[in-house]
Amino acid sequence: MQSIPSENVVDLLLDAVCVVHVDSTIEFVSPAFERIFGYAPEEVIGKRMFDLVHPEDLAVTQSQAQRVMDGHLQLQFENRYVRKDGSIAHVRWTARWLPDKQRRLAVAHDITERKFTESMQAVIYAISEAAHTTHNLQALFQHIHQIIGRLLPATNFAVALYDACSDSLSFPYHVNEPGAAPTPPAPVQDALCAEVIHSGSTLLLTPDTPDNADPRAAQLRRQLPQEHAPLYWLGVPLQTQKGAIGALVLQSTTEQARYTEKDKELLQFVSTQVAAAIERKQMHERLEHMAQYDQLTHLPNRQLFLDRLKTALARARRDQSLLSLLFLDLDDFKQVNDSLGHAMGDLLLQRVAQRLLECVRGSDTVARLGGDEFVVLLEGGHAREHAAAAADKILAAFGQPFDLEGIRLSIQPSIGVAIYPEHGGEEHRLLGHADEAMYLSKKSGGNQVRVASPRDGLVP
Ligand SMILES: Nc1nc2c(ncn2[C@@H]2O[C@H](COP(=O)(O)OP(=O)(O)OP(=O)(O)O)[C@@H](O)[C@H]2O)c(=O)[nH]1
Repeated sequence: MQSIPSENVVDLLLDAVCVVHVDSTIEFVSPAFERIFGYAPEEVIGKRMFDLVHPEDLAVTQSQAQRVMDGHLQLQFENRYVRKDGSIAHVRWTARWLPDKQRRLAVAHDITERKFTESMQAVIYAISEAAHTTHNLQALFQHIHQIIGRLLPATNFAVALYDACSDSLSFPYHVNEPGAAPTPPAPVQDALCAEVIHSGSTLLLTPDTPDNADPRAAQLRRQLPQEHAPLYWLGVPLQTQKGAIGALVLQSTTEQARYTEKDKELLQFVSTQVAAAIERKQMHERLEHMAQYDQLTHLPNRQLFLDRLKTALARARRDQSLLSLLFLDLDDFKQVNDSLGHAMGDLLLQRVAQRLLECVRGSDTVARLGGDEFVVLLEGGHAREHAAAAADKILAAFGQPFDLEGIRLSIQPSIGVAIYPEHGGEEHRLLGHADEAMYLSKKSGGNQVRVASPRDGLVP
């Protein structure tokens, strides 16, 4: 068989063959070098190979080159290079020393794609893990910001969420680089986000986006002061099965942090996982809320109230302070349902909740135990006087009729009061005494307050 000239074989290889002098000068590279490093062979012959190495990998590369020159066969070494276009190439090297020629013979295998896939898998995994480990949506947004910051410049980063029920947009997470030039004014930002969410397509605006190519670019530029004209704005929709639930927004006013088509693709890829994580966390928060709050009035429910009462009792015990409990039941509420219908009854319960909240301080707890039963927890102070004042205020407030969509309706409460430590030191016992006192109020004609009798109490 006729022998084939070796250069023909070398020319066909996807891997690049390199011959490097002991001082790192490149003496020969095969044609594949250009595909991997971006430089044609004639552009690098005579240059130093080390000058192409990513600065962070230079020291380790130099020590590996020394090992090869010490006679070790190198089969596994991986490092990074800065391509001619500024992008990063990941390379795995096989190299040996040619002692008689005093040259390093090395073969470069391009592993950039593999590295990219690995880093994307790590990002996807990190996002999905964050969805499980973070305690709330805010913490999840922070994690997502950090993770995306490892892929792209993300010093100006925002999460926009769209609420389809109210057709409204909010920015629950928004971080701006300290001292950064102002980002687009709120109306422009809103309009751009709304565009991304409603169209379901990514929008990348750069200083090179011609105004006539995208009217949104023109709009953005018109609204910005001249010195901030070279603005990069990248918005990616957060797509779920039920449509776009929001958008991720990155922006930059500097050329150092500019966004390209590749960044756009990267963010698009990650955004599906981000959307799933946010959706999962939203669902979790909704379920948690449903388990703790009354769906009609949005007040804490019995379970959450008992938890709060338990904590408040522990605090009162520790601080040797007092607390009081008001148990409130509406008088003849059933008649409202019977005469005006259940929906009006619901509306009245909502208005009652609102009025109770208006009667107490922000630090007090108002809860709905169920039906037409409410409780108010007042902490500290002179419990007896405090409770009496709050109860009087509530009775006075209920002296005004409620407006139910044009129908004016009067309803009064019966109120029972129990005080810690006078009437018990345990939550169910205290609640029981307040309930009994309320029952006595009701039996005496309603629309009044009764404090539990001192003999009901136990030494806490
Ligand atoms: N509209 C509405 N009604 C409810 C809800 N939960 C319970 N109810 C009704 O509230 C009423 C409460 O009954 P009671 O407290 O025993 O009756 P009342 O008419 O207030 O009588 P007194 O408490 O003796 O003054 C019942 O008719 C329940 O059906 C609710 O979520 N919405």
